[in-house]
Amino acid sequence: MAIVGEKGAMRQWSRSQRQCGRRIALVPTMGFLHEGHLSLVSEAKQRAEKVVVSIYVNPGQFAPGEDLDVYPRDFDGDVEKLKPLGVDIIFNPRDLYVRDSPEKNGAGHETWIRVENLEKPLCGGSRPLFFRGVATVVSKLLNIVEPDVVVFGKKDYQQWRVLSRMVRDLDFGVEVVGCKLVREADGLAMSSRNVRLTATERKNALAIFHSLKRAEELVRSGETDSSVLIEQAVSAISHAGGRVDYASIVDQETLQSVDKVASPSVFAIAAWFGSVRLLDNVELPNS
Ligand SMILES: Nc1ncnc2c1ncn2[C@@H]1O[C@H](COP(=O)(O)OP(=O)(O)OP(=O)(O)O)[C@@H](O)[C@H]1O
Ligand SMILES: CC(C)(CO)[C@@H](O)C(=O)[O-]
Ligand code: BAL
Repeated sequence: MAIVGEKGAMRQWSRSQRQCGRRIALVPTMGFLHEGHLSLVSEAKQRAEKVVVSIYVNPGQFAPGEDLDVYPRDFDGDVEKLKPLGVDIIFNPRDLYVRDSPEKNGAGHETWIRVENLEKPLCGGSRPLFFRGVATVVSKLLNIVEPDVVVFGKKDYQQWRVLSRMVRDLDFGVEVVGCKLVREADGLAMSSRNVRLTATERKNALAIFHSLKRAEELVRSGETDSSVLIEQAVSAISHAGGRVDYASIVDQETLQSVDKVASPSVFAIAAWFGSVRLLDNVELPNS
C-alpha cells in the first residue's frame, strides 16, 4: 500500500494502471476510519482490481463556525486499518486546491459546482454551502484519480444522491455505487463524529435510531401519514435531549417531502446532541 500526497503522482499511477487494463475504484473519505468506511472498501474491492482510498478533510465544505478545526483525525491509525484490506493507494493530497500551494502567490480557487435543486432540502437547509464544497472536491478527486467506480455510503443519503446526479449531469465516466448504512451494535449510525459525543450524549443519541425503527414499524402496521411518523421522532429525540435540525420523509430520488408514504421514500434525520450534529436515515418500506 502506497501513500500518495501529490496529485500529479496520483494521476500518473492511475493512468498507468488503466493502460494495463485494470479497473480502479475510489473511496473518498475524510479519515478517522470506522467499519462504515471499511465496508465501502470491501465493496470497492469487489468491483475493481485496484482500490484508492482518499483521506482529505475538505475545508471547502465547512462553513465558518462549523467543526473543521475539531474534526477527528488519526492518519496513522487509518493507515493501520487499511493495510490488511488490500488497498493499493491512500491518496492524502497536500496540494488539492491552488491556495494550498504557496508558490501560486494567492491565486485562489474560484470554480464551484452546484447541484441546484437536490442540494437545497435536508442538509442544504442548515449547511447551504456544504454540497457546493462536496460536489467540487469530489469532482477534483474524480478528475485526478480517474476511477471506473466511486463508492459512497448511504449514511450520507443526500450526499450520495447529489453526487450521483452530478456524475450523470456532467458525464463523468464513472459508476457511482451507494452502500448500505453500517451501525454500531446498539444501532447508532457509525460516524467519525461519534467520538466527540460524551458518554451521556452517546447514550441519548440512540433516540435517533429508535425513532427511525419505530417509524418503520408504524409503516409496516399501516401508518402512511408522514406527519404522524415525524412527530413521534421529533418528540422522542427532543425528550432525549437532542435538538432536531430536520426530520423529513422525502422521495428517494427527488428528495422532496411526501405527505404520505406511498412510493419509495426515505426518512432522514439530522439532530444535534451537545456540539455534535448526527445524521441517520432509513429507506421506508412501501405500505
Ligand atoms: N455508517 C456508515 N455506513 C456506511 N457508510 C458510511 C458510514 N459512515 C460514513 N460512511 C461513508 O463514508 C464516506 C466518507 O464519510 P466521512 O469520512 O465523512 O465519514 P463519516 O463517518 O460520515 O463522518 P462524519 O459524518 O462524522 O463526517 C461517505 O461516503 C460516507 O457516507
Ligand atoms: C465525500 C467526502 C469525502 C467529500 O469531502 C465527504 O463529504 C465525506 O467524507 O462524506
Ligand atoms: N460525511 C459528511 C461530511 C461532512 O459532514 O462534512
